[in-house]
Amino acid sequence: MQNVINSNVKIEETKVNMDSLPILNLQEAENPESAEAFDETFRKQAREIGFFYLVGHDISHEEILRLENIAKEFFELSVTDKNKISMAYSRHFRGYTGIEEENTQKHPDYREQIDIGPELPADPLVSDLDLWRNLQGPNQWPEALPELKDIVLDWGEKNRQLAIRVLRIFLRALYQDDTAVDYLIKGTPHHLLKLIHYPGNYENPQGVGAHKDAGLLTLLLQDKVGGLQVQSDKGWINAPYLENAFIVNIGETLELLTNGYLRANIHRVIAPKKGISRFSNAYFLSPCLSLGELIPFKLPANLAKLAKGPTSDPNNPLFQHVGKNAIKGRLRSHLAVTERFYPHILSNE
Ligand SMILES: O=C(O)CCC(=O)C(=O)O
Ligand SMILES: [Fe+2]
Repeated sequence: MQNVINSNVKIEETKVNMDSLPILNLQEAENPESAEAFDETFRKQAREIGFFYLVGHDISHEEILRLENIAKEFFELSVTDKNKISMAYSRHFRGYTGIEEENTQKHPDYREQIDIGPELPADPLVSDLDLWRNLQGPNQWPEALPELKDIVLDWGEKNRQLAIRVLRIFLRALYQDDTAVDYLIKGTPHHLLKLIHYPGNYENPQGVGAHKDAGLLTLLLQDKVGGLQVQSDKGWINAPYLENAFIVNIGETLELLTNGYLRANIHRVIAPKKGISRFSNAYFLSPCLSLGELIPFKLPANLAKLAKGPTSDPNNPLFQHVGKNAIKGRLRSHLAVTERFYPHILSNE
């Protein structure tokens, strides 16, 4: 779910700036009395940084703990148990990816993760011309931790509702009505939930390399360890833990739909020091795969003149086609799946 940016960034050489991310309060956003002022501030911050803390949501601390605890239990399973649901067995790009098995900036990420999407049967209409249909399909669940399935599917659904609520606000601030949101999400849902563990490491400080998220928007929940950094004009900003706050960031698809008015920003994670583990989970909201080619929104003239155009990596340009774009990122990041199920794609490159 990510696109690689600027393959030359070296973690130790970059400046770290101590400024912090702006805070979005959902209660303020949804209160008609404060909505206009909220939208005005949002428009500015969305173009400057595109990353926020999100507070005032209705996901309880207990629900967060339940998810975090089961995620930890999953990562504590034996390597053999985790590898039984290796993503390498799934043409749908679902399941477990071990440490250093995924690359960002052509460099291995020092993290392990499980990828989960909507629990749906494989799309029978798949063909060589529309391989992206394979992104729909069943998840892989660990036999050794049967409780994981219900907790994670419930968490995914709650995150989806919250992400759609946030999307409505973002688009309202751009003078779009609710039909703009409905256009993106009506139909079979498409999203990805990643439970992530960053084990401590000195030799490879790249938890995940610098990248932009590819979807509409991402909701992220992290523990207290820290390590997430966001790029700004002044250098890297640390995005430490804030109690009960999600982090929300704009993805490249939303940048494309708004002709760059909304900014999809570059971020990365520095792996913790040896002996410390960091846990996070990320929910990536994407448009329905069946949407076909994206039609950019019409912005009012005063906003349109501030839109800078999308800034995606020229070596890895975004497709207008939702499905083709979504599978392109997966084929690049998860080579074990590509080699096993899509070898002709490798030989065509
Ligand atoms: O773990 C984190 O804090 C961020 C993860 C991330 O950026 C990603 O998986 O796209
Ligand atoms: Fe990301």
